[in-house]
Amino acid sequence: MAPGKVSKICCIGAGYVGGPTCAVIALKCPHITVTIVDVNQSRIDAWNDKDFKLPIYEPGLEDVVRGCRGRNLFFSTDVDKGIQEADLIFVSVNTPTKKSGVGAGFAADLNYVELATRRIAAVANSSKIVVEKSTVPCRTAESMRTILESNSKPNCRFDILSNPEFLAEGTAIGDLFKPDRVLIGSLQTPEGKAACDALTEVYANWVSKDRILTVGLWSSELSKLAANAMLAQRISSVNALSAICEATGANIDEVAHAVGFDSRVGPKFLKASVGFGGSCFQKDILNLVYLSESLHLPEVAAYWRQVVEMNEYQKRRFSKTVVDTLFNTITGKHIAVLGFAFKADTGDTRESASITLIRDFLNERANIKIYDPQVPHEQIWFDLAEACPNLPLESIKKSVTICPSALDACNQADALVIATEWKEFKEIDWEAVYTNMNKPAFVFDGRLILDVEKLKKIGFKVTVIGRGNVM
Ligand SMILES: NC(=O)c1ccc[n+]([C@@H]2O[C@H](COP(=O)([O-])OP(=O)(O)OC[C@H]3O[C@@H](n4cnc5c(N)ncnc54)[C@H](O)[C@@H]3O)[C@@H](O)[C@H]2O)c1
Ligand SMILES: O=c1ccn([C@@H]2O[C@H](COP(=O)(O)OP(=O)(O)O[C@H]3O[C@H](CO)[C@@H](O)[C@H](O)[C@H]3O)[C@@H](O)[C@H]2O)c(=O)[nH]1
Repeated sequence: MAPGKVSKICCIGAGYVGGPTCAVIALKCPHITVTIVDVNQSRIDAWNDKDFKLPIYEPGLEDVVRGCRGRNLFFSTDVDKGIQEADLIFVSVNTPTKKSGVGAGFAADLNYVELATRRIAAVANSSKIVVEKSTVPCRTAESMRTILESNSKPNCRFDILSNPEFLAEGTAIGDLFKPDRVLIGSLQTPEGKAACDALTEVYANWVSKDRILTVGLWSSELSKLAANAMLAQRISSVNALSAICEATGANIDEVAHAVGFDSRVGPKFLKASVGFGGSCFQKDILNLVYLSESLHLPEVAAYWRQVVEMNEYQKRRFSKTVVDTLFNTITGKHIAVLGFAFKADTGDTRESASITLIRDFLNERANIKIYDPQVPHEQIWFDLAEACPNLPLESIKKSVTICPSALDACNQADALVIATEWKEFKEIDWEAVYTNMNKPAFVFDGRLILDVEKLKKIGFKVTVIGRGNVM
């Protein structure tokens, strides 16, 4: 294959990254055939659903898929065929934190990356550019190259690139249409650079070249972990300050605004919250901690570990505030939890702070009513069963009700907790909520989205993260 002439792309992994990323490539590059493959039959069926009930909720995604599915975008479980036909392959499989064995609780589980790589080596019968899209520890590309070179057929040559993804869920399509940057790492050999040029030309169909950064392989891999660690660090910093605000009467929104006005700091990603969630931040920081420890850099490991510990503290602190405020007991009381997703505009619940809060409330033997506009009910039961191994699902179901609306969830509740910043929670009919709640009616804003003065006038007792004594 001549550099710059990618005509067939295969993406292994049809998840939150592989699906949207490669759908956008197909939309923006009608001359390239893109096939997204996965071993998960039901996921592929959903991507192919005739009514476009896609397996993930992401604003704008349906329009993208409608624009090119069946034209130059295909979804399939035939992984081998996808590999064989492609000249460029994205590996976009999951890399969760290891649950057992060496590095358990910290290191990334690279089993899926390795299996996908071995499959490429086993079935490829022509040369390929293999692109690491998954977030992986530094130097994973080297392991992939060793596997590929040790198992490939004589006429096959593999060039490995690192091309980490920076999209955020909920804004994925906008992020992909107009990325801050596209990062491509390659070996600095003529072949490595040619492969890098070929991938650059794919993105250059819609991304200006000054936003396509080309670096060495190891820098690219590390930059992904570094970017997430630094973003999460900002949230933990602001959350640590929120505790000081509560103790002093300062207001975290005002402090963050003042600090963020400094152009060296900038205003984004300084929103205090009940704690960051999502499949990436915690996993990638723990991965960085593990890497630091493996490199005998304990001080560096401890520094990054504290970002995650602060996040755990923030979640614990919030649960405790709820219990303390409800006269030190929530046993038998009804708590409405609004929001189960880890952030607004997604149905993803991975590491959602809401799960931790509900677990804590269940351990206090409260009754919980949950409302989320996107998360499927089966997902909620699955997450709660996993979070509460001490409680049989039947007993969880006795204490938890999943409600069809925010108003339903708040009916007869003693307290209401905002756990996800869904826009509709700002627009609730608060008078109606107040009328139907038990009194005193407590509101806990874990996302700093509510109009506190308005709620106080109605009669609510309001507690907001990072604001001392607002009741
Ligand atoms: N979710 C995000 O917002 C995000 C953003 C940037 C980077 N990432 C990274 O991207 C990677 C993928 O994340 P995700 O959220 O899309 O994961 P996901 O779990 O949603 O999707 C991964 C998919 O890969 C499939 N898969 C696993 N092994 C396979 C194999 N051998 N052959 C075929 N299919 C296989 C799984 O069935 C699954 O559908 C991770 O490394 C993650 O850290 C995620
Ligand atoms: O000021 C803020 C910003 C975010 N959050 C929370 O932080 C978490 C993560 O949010 P966000 O980063 O917007 O979503 P993700 O989809 O997890 O995206 C992150 O993780 C992805 C996976 O690696 C990266 O690609 C993205 O660049 C990176 O933003 C969520 O719980 C948010 O509610 C806050 O509490 N305060």
